[in-house]
Amino acid sequence: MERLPGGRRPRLVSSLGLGRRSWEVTLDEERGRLAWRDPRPPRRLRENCFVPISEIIAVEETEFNKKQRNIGRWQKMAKLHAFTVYYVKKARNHRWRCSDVTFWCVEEHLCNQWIQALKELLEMQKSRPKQLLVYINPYGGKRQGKRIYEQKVAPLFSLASISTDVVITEHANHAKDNLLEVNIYKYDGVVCVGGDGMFSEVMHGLIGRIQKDSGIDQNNPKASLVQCNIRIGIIPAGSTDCICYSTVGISDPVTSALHIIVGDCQPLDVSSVHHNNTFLKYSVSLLGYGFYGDILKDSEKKRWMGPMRYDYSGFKTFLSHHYYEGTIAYQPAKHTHGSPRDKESCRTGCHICKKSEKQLAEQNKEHGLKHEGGEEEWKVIKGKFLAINAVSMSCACPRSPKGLSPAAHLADGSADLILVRKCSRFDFLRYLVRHTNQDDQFDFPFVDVYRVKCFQFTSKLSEDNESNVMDIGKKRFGQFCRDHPACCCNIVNSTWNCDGETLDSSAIEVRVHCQLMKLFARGIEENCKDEAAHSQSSIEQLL
Ligand SMILES: Nc1ncnc2c1ncn2[C@@H]1O[C@H](COP(=O)(O)OP(=O)(O)OP(=O)(O)O)[C@@H](O)[C@H]1O
Ligand SMILES: CCCCCCCCCCCCC/C=C/[C@@H](O)[C@H](CO)NC(=O)CCCCC
Ligand SMILES: [Ca+2]
Repeated sequence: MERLPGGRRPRLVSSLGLGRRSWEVTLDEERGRLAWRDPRPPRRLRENCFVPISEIIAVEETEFNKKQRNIGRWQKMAKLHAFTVYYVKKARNHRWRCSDVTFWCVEEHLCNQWIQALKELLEMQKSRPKQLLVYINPYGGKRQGKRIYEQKVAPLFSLASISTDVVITEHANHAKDNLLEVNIYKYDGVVCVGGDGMFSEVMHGLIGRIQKDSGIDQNNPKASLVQCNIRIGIIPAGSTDCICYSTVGISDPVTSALHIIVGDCQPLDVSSVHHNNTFLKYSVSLLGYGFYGDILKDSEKKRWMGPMRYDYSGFKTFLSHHYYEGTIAYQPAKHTHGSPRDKESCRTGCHICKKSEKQLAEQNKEHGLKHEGGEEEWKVIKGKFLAINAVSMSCACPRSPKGLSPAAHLADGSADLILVRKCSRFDFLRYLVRHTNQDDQFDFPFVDVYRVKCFQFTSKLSEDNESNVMDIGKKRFGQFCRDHPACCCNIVNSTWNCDGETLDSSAIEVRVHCQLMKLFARGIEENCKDEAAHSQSSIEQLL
């Protein structure tokens, strides 16, 4: 067997046909890649083409005549044997596609040897799912969930030999309730086809189930929740698809399906929301009071408009320019070194998230399941706010490609608390516009941002109600500021937008649970076009 530079041994090196020519093909186990090069290439194409084994989707024996181009004299001399390698090809803007390359040779046993070696290596990729439970919301976004799954995703799962149990939901909470009953432990992951709301359902079902099975009371706001190791895959088919976009870099069903197939794993922070020792919801993206809560409340009545409802309600809410009085108390996230004003964003293999992962492992070792650090200092802020947003991740989405907090981390155990104080409509518009361009949206005197591990909010209205329950006048909802009838000060409460669902209470207590769950994703990759895909495409042009 031939040796590679440095004396390393490849698993297989053969001269195989690719197109009309003979190529040197190497299965380099040590570097974890399949590489092929033309032994006598033209000068401009000296580089190797390669595919990491971790990004090979499948290997199949190929019926040669059906697939191949005319390969000249070889075809006449002998029966040829061939195999096709399907692999991930990285295109621009984090988009992944399934590409393939077919190698051929005259000896049947050599062809079989290659197929077997590649299949063995794929078998060794232990993080890949074999059995998935899939929930499809047929009514999410533009109502394309079922079609997207059947046409774009199911064929890829079948190519990768993944077996699936598919449930098409018949009503809201179908997936969530189902997850509390089925044998979830026989699956390697749960896939949701839909938007953020559908993801939220599946997440609530899974986290709720794990807590139930572990005897943890979700109503206890201080409980240490048990991590959920069954990964969730998101096939985006919703209206905002913020969670998919923020964890993959694009909302594209094929890209997400490929991340599931290769068995990616991205831990995710989850915030628990309580009111008076009662569990309300979990959140992974946006918890928004004021602007985003009002948009959501208005847009729910316009579901028939599809994704456009958010533009309509967004414009209406912007014009109404309501602000709300309340008190926020928070504990700063001292365990993490990052800041919401950092220039660097959370990317694949993020060192800040890795550090939090280590801290979490140490904490679990030292304290078992007991929660720690309850009695740290609280900071209190009172004021009038147009928006109070707490985000556990950047909340990047097609509407806002860098998100509500561009430097927020997916898995650092913290959330960014953004307070937008009362300001003019013009200033608020300037703030919003900065969500769509490269300018810093926190660089305004009326915007404050803090990295926190927990916070509480009470609206002025509920404070007043609590302090003087006899004052019936103050209890009346829908009432505007009596001191300034023409101003936009609204003494009615806003609503909390929790990942696209409304909450019933305005007074809430929120705590971030570091890396409580995992996704089939790898975070957003640094924006360089993949070397392998690049060389492959230039070779395809030449063939
Ligand atoms: N069969 C169904 N009929 C009605 N509602 C459903 C059904 N299945 C799921 N749902 C509910 O529909 C809600 C919205 O779905 P989804 O999140 O998929 O789309 P969206 O709201 O358009 O997108 P986004 O959440 O990204 O803004 C979810 O909260 C889910 O509970
Ligand atoms: C003049 C141009 C100004 C444009 C400003 C655009 C700012 C867009 C920021 C979008 C942030 C989305 C945060 C994610 C929220 C999701 O959990 C939630 C459920 O899907 N979606 C919405 O609440 C839907 C929220 C829709 C907001 C429009
Ligand atoms: Ca976070």
